[in-house]
Amino acid sequence: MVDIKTVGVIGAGQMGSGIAHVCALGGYDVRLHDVSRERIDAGIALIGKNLARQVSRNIIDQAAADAALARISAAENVEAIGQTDLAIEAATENEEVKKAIFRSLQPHLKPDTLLASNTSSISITRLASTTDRPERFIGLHFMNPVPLMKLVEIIRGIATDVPTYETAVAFAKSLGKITSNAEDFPAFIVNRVLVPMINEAIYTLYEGVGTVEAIDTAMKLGANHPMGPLELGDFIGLDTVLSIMNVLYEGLADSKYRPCPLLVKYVEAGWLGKKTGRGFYDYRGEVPVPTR
Ligand SMILES: CC(=O)CC(=O)SCCNC(=O)CCNC(=O)[C@H](O)C(C)(C)COP(=O)(O)OP(=O)(O)OC[C@H]1O[C@@H](n2cnc3c(N)ncnc32)[C@H](O)[C@@H]1OP(=O)(O)O
Ligand SMILES: NC(=O)C1=CN([C@@H]2O[C@H](COP(=O)(O)OP(=O)(O)OC[C@H]3O[C@@H](n4cnc5c(N)ncnc54)[C@H](OP(=O)(O)O)[C@@H]3O)[C@@H](O)[C@H]2O)C=CC1
Repeated sequence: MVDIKTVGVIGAGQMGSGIAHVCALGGYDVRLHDVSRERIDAGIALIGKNLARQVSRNIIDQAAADAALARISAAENVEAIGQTDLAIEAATENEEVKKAIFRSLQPHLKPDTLLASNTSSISITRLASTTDRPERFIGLHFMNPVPLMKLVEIIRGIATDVPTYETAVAFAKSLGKITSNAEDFPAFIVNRVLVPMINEAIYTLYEGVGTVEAIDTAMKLGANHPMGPLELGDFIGLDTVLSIMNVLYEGLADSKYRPCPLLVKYVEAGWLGKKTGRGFYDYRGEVPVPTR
């Protein structure tokens, strides 16, 4: 096992911010990196907002929220991430972006730093092969929203060694999470099952079987889902949903994973969901309004 005291998070979007949030609450010193200082500051502001939500719900007290925020520092350069004990990549779901991040990190890594990716679907084995330490590389797949979702999916690459696996499981448990193991195949378990369902809901809209509201209402009341599949797609990010479908389609070579043309159209329009203000719903007003 490796002793983790400092955690680096690369990507300060909804997931990177959430991971930094729970690591800081778990007592770890966190260094948060993104492409610009304004992105990092936006991520830290989001963490502050979500900590305040938890204080208002008496999930944590103000002192814990303040202490957690104080443990998070902005790492404008990737060098600071290299000096951490565990570096978690949570950037855009694009294999070339992720590989470029690990290549940029390489020269600054301590000899025993562990590397992890929060990727939704991309091969851990392939990402690990771009580093000098595939045996100390693992998939740590948090779920959205990170402060609330109990699961962390653990994905071992073909070379991941036992100490790295055991350290990753212990680390996730130290954050109050429950782990499940998935083999390193496209989209692992959660997204292999969940995202094709979201894609199918988009096909249902595309083919005119139901409206946006009918589809989400049907699944919330008919299957007891907390969010309808279209609302969930907006919550995840339609760019991420499309990336995952493409990983499944190309990785498993089965036409049943072809992305719905309507999903492609929304992503091409930049209508990515909540994070851009508009997806299958328009979030810019008082209440979300269907965009189709
Ligand atoms: C894509 C991948 O790679 C893998 C994935 O993550 S797949 C996606 C997995 N996630 C899901 O399926 C989420 C499904 N949705 C849900 O479980 C719920 O709708 C939810 C937990 C997101 C919100 O639960 P809810 O009770 O309906 O919402 P709500 O009452 O607004 O929130 C309850 C509390 O949770 C917290 N919360 C809600 N949304 C949050 C968020 N996005 N971030 C942080 N905290 C949040 C807040 O404390 C909130 O209290 P307030 O809003 O009053 O401050
Ligand atoms: N969304 C979800 O529900 C879940 C997503 N994931 C995975 O987590 C990862 C992040 O997803 P999510 O947070 O939703 O994505 P977001 O788009 O919200 O955030 C991604 C962040 O990474 C930044 N980024 C892009 N390139 C770099 C780089 N080279 N160095 C540093 N930062 C960079 C982006 O900046 P910019 O916008 O300027 O490009 C953006 O701020 C993805 O791999 C995704 O599949 C896992 C579980 C759930």
